[in-house]
Amino acid sequence: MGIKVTSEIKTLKKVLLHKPGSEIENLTPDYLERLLFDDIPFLEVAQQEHDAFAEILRQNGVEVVYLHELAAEVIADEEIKEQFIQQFIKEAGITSPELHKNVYEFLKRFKNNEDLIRKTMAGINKNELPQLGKKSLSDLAEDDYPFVADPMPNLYFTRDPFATIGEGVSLNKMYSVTRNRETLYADYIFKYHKDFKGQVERFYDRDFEYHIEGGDILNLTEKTLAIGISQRTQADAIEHIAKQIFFKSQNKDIETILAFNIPNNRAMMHLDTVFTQIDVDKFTIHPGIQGPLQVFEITKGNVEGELKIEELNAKLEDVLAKYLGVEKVTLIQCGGGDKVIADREQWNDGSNTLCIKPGEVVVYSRNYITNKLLVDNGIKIHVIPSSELSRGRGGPRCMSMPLVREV
Ligand SMILES: NC(=O)NCCC[C@H](N)C(=O)O
Repeated sequence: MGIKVTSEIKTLKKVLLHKPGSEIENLTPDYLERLLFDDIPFLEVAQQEHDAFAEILRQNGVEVVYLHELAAEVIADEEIKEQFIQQFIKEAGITSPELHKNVYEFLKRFKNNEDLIRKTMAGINKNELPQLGKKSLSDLAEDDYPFVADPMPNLYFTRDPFATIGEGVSLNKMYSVTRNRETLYADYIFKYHKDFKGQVERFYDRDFEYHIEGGDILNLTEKTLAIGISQRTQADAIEHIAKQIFFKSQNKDIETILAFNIPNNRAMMHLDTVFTQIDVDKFTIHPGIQGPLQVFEITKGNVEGELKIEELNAKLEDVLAKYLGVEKVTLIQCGGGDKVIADREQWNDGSNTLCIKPGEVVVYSRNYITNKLLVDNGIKIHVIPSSELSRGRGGPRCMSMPLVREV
């Protein structure tokens, strides 16, 4: 019970996934950019691809749990369900009392809790509700926006709303309005689910000020955490987590947090978009970050409550080798360093692998040049189909949140 992850590569035992559902079919060209998609995946095929991903994990001894199932188990308790529905309506931005009543009654009509959770994820179209008795100004003012509650199409990237750190989590404040409501499910699961309740410390919480996302958080070792300063994660959030871990937490293992300052753009939105660990001494990397990368070492300061922050003027591979306790680290460049191939395969998450044991990773089929390089470097690859899932701009690491790895 509970969770435990102190490494990026040790044998994966239990993982949280979300199979994409109707929320994907609520993507339309007008709202793609705001919903952080570049295209509309074909749901049926995306689901087949996702099933193939889950199956490979199961065949390799990983227990797969699904977000909507855990959330549905939580709301089996009527009081929690009531609280969840009210909070969902509030966070969907529904302010008119008439609309609130309509949505509440609509959601209460679901008899099956998994269907109810799925509906909150999919979004609610205006035409699903009975004719509104329009009373308030916001009801009366017509607009052609189709949703009363927005879809959450990015939910299948379970890596981002929270991150497992040791036996605790960072429950994240997301960068974008569109992803912020995703963290509601993890909030309820960690608060109320029998497998986690009272056992999972929070190093960060969803109502905090600065944004941070799980794709930026890497458990390098039991003692060292790496966090990206990126489009999605603010340096202030990292300082907050560092203070929490060093001075307030029950976690006495983590001694150093390395902060990697990566470029702020969509192609490199998270640290794991450009950089993942695949073996005890090997990483995939997007050549675009290697040169300019600034690395900071954060440790406990001499005064209680203060941090010591130092910029490390060393090469990335040397910093990693030092903290991993290995002689040398090999960085395998996405696309083999060729600019066109690197940029293309990077765009489709060629560096975003999920390590299931040292030297064994899950990768997307479409990044065949990077995949071959991995094999040439002695890595065992499990290849999953990737035509549709990749349209959301995330790969196997983004689509998974490890809950337990071997220690
Ligand atoms: N860790 C990751 O890189 N996650 C991928 C998130 C993709 C999603 N469309 C987003 O823009 O947030």
